[in-house]
Amino acid sequence: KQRHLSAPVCPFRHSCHCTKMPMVCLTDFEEYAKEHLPKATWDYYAAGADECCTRDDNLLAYKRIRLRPRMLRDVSVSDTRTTVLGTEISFPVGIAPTAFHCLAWPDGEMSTARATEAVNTCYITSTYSTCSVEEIVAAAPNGYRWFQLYVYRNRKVSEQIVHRVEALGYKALVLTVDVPYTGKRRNDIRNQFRLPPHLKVKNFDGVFEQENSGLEEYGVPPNTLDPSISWKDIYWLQSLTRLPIIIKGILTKEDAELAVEHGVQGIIVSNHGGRQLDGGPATIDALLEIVDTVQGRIEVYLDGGIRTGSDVLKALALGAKCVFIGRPAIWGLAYKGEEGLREVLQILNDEFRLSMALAAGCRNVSEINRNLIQFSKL
Ligand SMILES: Cc1cc2nc3c(=O)[nH]c(=O)nc-3n(C[C@H](O)[C@H](O)[C@H](O)COP(=O)(O)O)c2cc1C
Ligand SMILES: CCCCCCC(=O)C(=O)O
Repeated sequence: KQRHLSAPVCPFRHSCHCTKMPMVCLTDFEEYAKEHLPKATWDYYAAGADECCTRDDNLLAYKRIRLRPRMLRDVSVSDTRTTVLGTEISFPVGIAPTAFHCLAWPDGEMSTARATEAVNTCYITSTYSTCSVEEIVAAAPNGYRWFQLYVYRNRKVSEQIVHRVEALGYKALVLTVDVPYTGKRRNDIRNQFRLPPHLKVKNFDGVFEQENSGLEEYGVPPNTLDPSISWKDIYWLQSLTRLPIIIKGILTKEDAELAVEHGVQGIIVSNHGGRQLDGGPATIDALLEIVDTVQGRIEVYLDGGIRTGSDVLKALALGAKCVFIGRPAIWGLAYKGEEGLREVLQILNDEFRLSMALAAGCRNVSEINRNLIQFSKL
């Protein structure tokens, strides 16, 4: 095969045979990442729980939705800007929290931070980052960031990280509620997935050393997360911080109502990219009942399966204020670090702008609404 002139530098120094340049859509980045990442790393990023039904349905569900395009609405000028928690971002797509970016690109989360700062969108930093929150903020001091939090059996560990990120200027806490235990990811078990010795969960360097012994799972000792976490812990978290709290992992109207009643500022409709419960709904299928229950009292966001600009449009039409991408951001990093992620976001922005104009006749994000969806086909 002939190597294309614009082929990127392979971070793993493979002799690449990348004939599919330029990158045209997000799945081009997926193919690149699959070809270039070590198998156990690829398997970890791609994993879904058990038979991966929910992971796959996150994508398939978008293909079942049809749009009702409107015409003759002067789309010569379009504006993709929106706000989240009152802050303006360049388009309604942010970065979902995903672990271990240094497995994809040498300076990992620092590249993610630079790319999102450059594009002016929201980066939700994972607790399980391979750069520390201090390194991430130093890499992109003006970036707009939220911090994703897990609750540990040792509550002091959670308390300390909350205070650290608040002092560093993170603008919200995203409490992930769908991991009382880690889902069963078959290939991770087969591969005995472990972080390589040169990488760590940098935010907790040394923290768990005396806590626990046993074979490390996803970078920390086993059984560190607190499976007894419940709704009353929202009040505990509120007592620790002045930051807005967003609950990530809501999939039903009942839990959406409880979230509102507990005074949080937002919900992310998420099934963890299908990596936790297999058999739960695709997130886009769960969105409507949640939006109808919340009735605008707090912001509702969504992640899972967003791969094209028209997926973004469909999620917004069904009531999401903003969506977040998980795996596609990692594929961008694996391709070319900061530049690769910027390319992923640019492609998604271009596609979203085009969908707004072609399918929706929308000139700005506030014109996107439910009338665009063909409900008879759902
Ligand atoms: C490799 C990987 C690591 C993840 N790590 C975290 C994490 O540390 N915290 C978290 O709340 N969610 C985590 N998630 C879930 C994502 O935040 C998000 O819900 C999911 O990736 C969205 O689906 P998508 O990958 O189809 O965009 C992870 C997902 C993947 C694929
Ligand atoms: C002990 C929980 C580890 C989770 C690792 C990061 C994550 O959320 C994932 O889906 O992977």
